[in-house]
Amino acid sequence: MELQLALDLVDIPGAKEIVGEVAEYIDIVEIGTPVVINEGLRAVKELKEAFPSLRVLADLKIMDAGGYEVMKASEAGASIITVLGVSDDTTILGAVEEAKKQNTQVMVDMINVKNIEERAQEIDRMGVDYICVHSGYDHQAAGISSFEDLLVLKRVVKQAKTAIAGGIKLDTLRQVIEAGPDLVIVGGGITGQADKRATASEMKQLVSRA
Ligand SMILES: O=C([C@H](O)CO)[C@H](O)[C@H](O)COP(=O)(O)O
Repeated sequence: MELQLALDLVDIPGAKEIVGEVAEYIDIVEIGTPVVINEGLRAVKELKEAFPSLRVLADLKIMDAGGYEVMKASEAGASIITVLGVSDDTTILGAVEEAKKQNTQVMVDMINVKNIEERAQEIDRMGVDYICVHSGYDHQAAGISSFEDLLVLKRVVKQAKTAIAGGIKLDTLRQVIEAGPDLVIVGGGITGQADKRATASEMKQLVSRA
């Protein structure tokens, strides 16, 4: 099991500062959607240059033009690019095709997918690398968690790796780990802590044992 740090509410210098503190405890650094909106794919490029041994995920949440957007993020240095599970099959298939050419990977974000079981099976057959259940900020504010959706993914997904994101903190991490995702994505659960390094270290120990 691996740990991904999601950076959402920072600029590029702020992102570098946080990754500098926790780099040894994370496997993947995510350039979150708000960062891409504010800073563009330059944020992906600069983080990859600053931390070449880390995989960088570009959280583009692609909804259309999958091939083109995967190409641009891959050229910027992303190893993994997100596409939305609610998008058209052609968008996901285009993203997968381009990622193969670029030697990068596609993560499908199931945020707001209503029929998780059926859609996860369809997407799993499209050759994506990761399928991620996600309780986004708006769902978190409404008290909605994606834990039950993870159990569904674990039951029906046969090819792709499984991931979970959204509001995971140290006190909920053990329950998440027990469900057995391949990847755990944590943003505020690390970036919002006074001691980010200690929190990331403790989280890394827990996911590494699983
Ligand atoms: O993808 C995310 C969200 O939609 C904002 O872009 C976050 O990176 C994801 O939810 C993880 O962050 P936390 O919820 O703070 O753990």
